[in-house]
Amino acid sequence: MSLKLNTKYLKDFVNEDEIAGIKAQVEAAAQSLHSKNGLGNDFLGWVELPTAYDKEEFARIKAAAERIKANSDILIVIGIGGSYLGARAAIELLKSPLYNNIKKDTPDIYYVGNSINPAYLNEIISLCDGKDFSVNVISKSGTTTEPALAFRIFKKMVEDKYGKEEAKNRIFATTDKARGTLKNLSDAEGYETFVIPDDVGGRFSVLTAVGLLPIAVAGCDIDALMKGAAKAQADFEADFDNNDCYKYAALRNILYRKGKSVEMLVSYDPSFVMMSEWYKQLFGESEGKDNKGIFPSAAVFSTDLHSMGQYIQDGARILFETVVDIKKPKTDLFLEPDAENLDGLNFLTNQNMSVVNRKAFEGTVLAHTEGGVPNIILELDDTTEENVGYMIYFFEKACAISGYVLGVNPFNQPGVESYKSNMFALLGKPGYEGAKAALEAKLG
Ligand SMILES: O=P(O)(O)OC[C@H]1O[C@](O)(CO)[C@@H](O)[C@@H]1O
Repeated sequence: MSLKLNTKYLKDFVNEDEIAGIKAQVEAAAQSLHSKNGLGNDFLGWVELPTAYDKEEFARIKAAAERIKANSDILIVIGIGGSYLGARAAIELLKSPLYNNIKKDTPDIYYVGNSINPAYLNEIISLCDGKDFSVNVISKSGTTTEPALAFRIFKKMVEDKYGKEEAKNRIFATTDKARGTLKNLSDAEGYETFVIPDDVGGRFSVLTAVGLLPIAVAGCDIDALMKGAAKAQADFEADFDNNDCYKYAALRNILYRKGKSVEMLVSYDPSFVMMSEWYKQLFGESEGKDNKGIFPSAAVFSTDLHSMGQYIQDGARILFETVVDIKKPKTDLFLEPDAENLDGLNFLTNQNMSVVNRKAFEGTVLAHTEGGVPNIILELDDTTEENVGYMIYFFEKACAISGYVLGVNPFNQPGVESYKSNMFALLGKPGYEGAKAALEAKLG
């Protein structure tokens, strides 16, 4: 089980002196993180989570997942940002991006409360017609508008179909242990609740009940996921020279200081798309502040080479790529030769399709680096639960260290409030009356 940093393709972009130069800053960041005296130090619960999680709650999560699997065709996961991306990312990477369509003995899973689009919600509502379903509503604050609105609708659907009493067996709330509207409502209604610890922020919460309950419902082995994360927790305490996580954080900052302000997380596997969405929130919300921060973006190759490839190869030189090189696909496909060879593709045959995908990777990394795009490679053996847990922890810790080296508080998100207060004022939420007229005047 491992994730290894390969710096072979960085030679033309980063030299040894630069790494030696930033090393002390990374070590200071790690020291702050571990001695809990840095910015945002009341949000460090995720650091020891893989070994210090609540075992009693973990058992309840597994038991709840079994009940949902037994009595539901569909699980509705209600949450936004860190309250749904991690679960969806893990499920799609561990199972399939087509999870709902593949043959399986676990419930379909639909994600709502991650937008305010009525058509999307209507479609999910109609997919529940005639099906047995349960709901997992997830919100740390318990007050976020998008999931709260969706929950109002699905709570009523469960109650209308099953009655108030049975609703207690079908609605699961993951939220703060004591505070917030969702916690109060859940206690009043008698729902089973799971806790997002005070010191774990949303984007660092995938290894709490936030991610674990939906992941377990999808039939993934959450013990193995935590085992992988625990191994990463131990491995990435090593000193800088033996720590790929710290080196990755260092390299990102070196490249950023040289004008590479956009990181593109690349994979060659469509099941990685939602993991990239999770990565975008993790790094974007952690580092993008005080007018600073690497802009996190993502692509799946070779797919996006046919849309974004031109820009990457030849556009503004602001990019670096971080390629998650998954060595072993879940399954392979042997390409048979064809006697007539009318399509001229016999040169690709007599081998597994993964070999063709690897040549695409090799050709691309050479082309892009020659085009002036630094490539960091993260080698992951496969997408088993252990390796995915390991990778999740790798990115979480790299993000925290990278943010400290950048000189920001990686654990707050003050900038997210601006759109919310404008929206609330425009909608006439009590308490926001003052701003409404001024905003409407600006809109014209
Ligand atoms: O779990 P909550 O409190 O509903 O928040 C959901 C998401 O919204 C944010 O708070 C931003 O508004 C994210 O940080 C968070 O992951």
